[in-house]
Amino acid sequence: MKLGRINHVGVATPSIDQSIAAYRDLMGATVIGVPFDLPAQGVRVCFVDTPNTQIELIEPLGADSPIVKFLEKNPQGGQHHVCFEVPDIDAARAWFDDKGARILGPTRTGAHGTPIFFLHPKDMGGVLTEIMESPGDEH
Ligand SMILES: CC[C@@H](C(=O)O)C(=O)SCCNC(=O)CCNC(=O)[C@H](O)C(C)(C)COP(=O)(O)OP(=O)(O)OC[C@H]1O[C@@H](n2cnc3c(N)ncnc32)[C@H](O)[C@@H]1OP(=O)(O)O
Ligand SMILES: [Co+2]
Repeated sequence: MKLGRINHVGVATPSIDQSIAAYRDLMGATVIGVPFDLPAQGVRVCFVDTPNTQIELIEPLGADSPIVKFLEKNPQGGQHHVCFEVPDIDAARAWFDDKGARILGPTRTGAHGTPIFFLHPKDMGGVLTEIMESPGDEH
């Protein structure tokens, strides 16, 4: 498997609007997307661009959201996951499977429109890790 660049850092928040204000007014971010709902993933999302990566703000969408428990433990929100790009999602999945890493659920379509899956934080030193096929044809 070829590990690629960090695509984004996922940050869970109880209020995407408040987080947008903080990234804009405190951090000086100038390129901030428009929030949108991703019902299939149970989150509302907004991307904040930085020169070398993105912050992915995620707010729970519904009681079944996968970030509800995280926010119960971290009511202010916090760093939730790190996402690495790979050239070929199926090859990456086979690689992690072969290594015995716990893959959380099926491969699905992520916020960038490419396939993603997650690795259990307990198999990655406590970091919930998202693996995402690179946008564009980089196979
Ligand atoms: C925007 C769409 C998409 C994209 O395109 O980028 C996304 O990023 S969606 C992001 C949200 N989706 C997900 O997180 C899906 C994968 N997550 C899961 O399957 C679960 O959330 C989980 C990671 C298995 C956690 O399960 P959960 O039921 O929520 O909590 P538990 O209390 O059972 O957690 C077990 C264990 O793991 C620790 N934990 C939980 N979340 C994290 C985290 N984000 N980072 C590090 N550690 C985490 C939790 O503390 C528990 O540990 P112990 O207390 O020691 O047992
Ligand atoms: Co993500």
